Amino acid sequence: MAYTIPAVQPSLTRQPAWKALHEHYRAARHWHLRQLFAENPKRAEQFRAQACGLYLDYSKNRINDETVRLLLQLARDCRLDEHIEAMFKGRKINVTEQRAALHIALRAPLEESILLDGVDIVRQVHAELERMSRFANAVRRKEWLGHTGKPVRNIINIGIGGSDLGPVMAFEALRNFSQRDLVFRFVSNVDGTDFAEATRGLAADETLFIVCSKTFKTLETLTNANAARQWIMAGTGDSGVTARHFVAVSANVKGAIEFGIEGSNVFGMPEWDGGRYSMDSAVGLSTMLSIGPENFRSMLSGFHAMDKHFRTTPFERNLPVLMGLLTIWYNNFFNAQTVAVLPYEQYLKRFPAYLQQLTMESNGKHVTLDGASVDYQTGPIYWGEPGTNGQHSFYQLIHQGTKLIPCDFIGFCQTVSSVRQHSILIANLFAQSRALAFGENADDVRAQGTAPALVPHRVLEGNQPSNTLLARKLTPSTLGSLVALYEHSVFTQGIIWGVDSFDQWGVELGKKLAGQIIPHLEGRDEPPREFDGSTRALIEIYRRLSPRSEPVEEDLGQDHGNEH
Ligand SMILES: O=P(O)(O)OC[C@H]1O[C@](O)(CO)[C@@H](O)[C@@H]1O
Repeated sequence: MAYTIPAVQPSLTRQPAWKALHEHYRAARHWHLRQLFAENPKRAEQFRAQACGLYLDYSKNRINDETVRLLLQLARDCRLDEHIEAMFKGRKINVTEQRAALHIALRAPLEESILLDGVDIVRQVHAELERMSRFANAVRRKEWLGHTGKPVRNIINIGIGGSDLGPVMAFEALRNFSQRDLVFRFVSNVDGTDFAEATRGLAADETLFIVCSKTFKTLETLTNANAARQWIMAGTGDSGVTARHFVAVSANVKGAIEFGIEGSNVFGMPEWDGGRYSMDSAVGLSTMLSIGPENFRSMLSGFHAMDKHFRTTPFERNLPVLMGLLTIWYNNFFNAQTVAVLPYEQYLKRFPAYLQQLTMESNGKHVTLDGASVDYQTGPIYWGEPGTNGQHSFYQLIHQGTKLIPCDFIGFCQTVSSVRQHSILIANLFAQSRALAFGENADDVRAQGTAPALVPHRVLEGNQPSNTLLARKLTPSTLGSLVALYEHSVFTQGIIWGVDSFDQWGVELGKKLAGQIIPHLEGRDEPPREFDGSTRALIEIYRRLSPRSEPVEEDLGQDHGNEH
């Protein structure tokens, strides 16, 4: 059944709540967090919410009751509730590809049923989870043997985008739950050095590749999978060994089999799940191999708990809705261009990179669902680094630069590490959100005996907004809830902007053009006239300096250094 978009009339910027927010912003832009806290001692209790073991403190935002009221009104006017139901019911909300976006089914418990075209997909999901578990247990118990009879010890996931970032992020985040006698590596870039470094020092007959690609057509992944096949064959001296050393994760089972992977070694990925929403599908096979089926299921239960919260909790207490609306507030009214994600947890070091695809591939859109150009800003730039590392790098710009940068701080009350210095880490988190909010004015600086000429340099204006997310401990279940929180925050934002958060047409042109250029880098024909002058010149220089060509005298004058 074709999906009818719940009509939002009039368009976004002409809606009463939007206009009221504009009006409200004219006053709000002059507020200072110092003043907001001074005026309302109950602020911290008022602007907080809690769900699925995550505590959200959003009191250090440039908001008051009225801001929240208007933002919630905007969400209602945009019929967010109907859109949420449409997603959960499997309606084809990815309108440009006529697909459902049913990642929530990947973590639904077996007793629930979600029908898609008359088929209960929850059963299918659990059947695939069972297959994954059997395979993961065999590898983890050393029962899965390579072709020389040795157990597999090294697991290399080959994939890119959603087929890489989720697996890497989850592996890093849950390292402490990892089976330590297995080695995990990840290859994504088509740059051959990525493959070379991932395989360095590993024995081919103890290595298993997971070729992870929803489409099984992605150039980078297929190129690396071919390199893997050659590497395995060269390392084992046998051409018939792929069966023991390759498995695939794909929605294109035929493509994986044609590549040479046995059908029984292909784990299915549903068409209705987008790459950036897939770390909890078979794409998470490397995660399951690392942390084991039980922990993987616990991660799924964390996702599911947040799904339920998102679907059933009134918007005023709904974490993803609140976080999504706050992003709209800064992005569209304060004209903030970015959001910094700052995990005070080393194991979350790849979380900002993971979020970049989730948020920016989803909401980096310039037209609404019906194809009309937007007349407002859509998805902000997400970026970040873990904890105190960022403090000694880019925080200076957030403290004293000229840009408004809303921050999401993420911290845990208990460490998973055996090294006991956690309170120092968390004190830094609390200190930073405090310094960013309240700063230090000229009087404070002078009172510290600062020389007058230095006073302006030492003033921190403060008023940089932030959310703080606190949880007890980084466990598989907490990770699931945290990821689902951001997924649904992205959804909320996409609904307000009226964009399709589940397609990604923008990445196609680059792929097509790369396909046109490759033969010209490898061949000797003149680059075609249709190519622009800059590209033609770059191709010529590349050919001149690449190892395929004759040595040339002048070579851009670089120092070759010592290569090992
Ligand atoms: O899993 P696949 O099909 O190889 O695609 C990888 C990635 O490529 C993209 O389609 C973007 O090109 C992402 O959305 C996706 O996660």
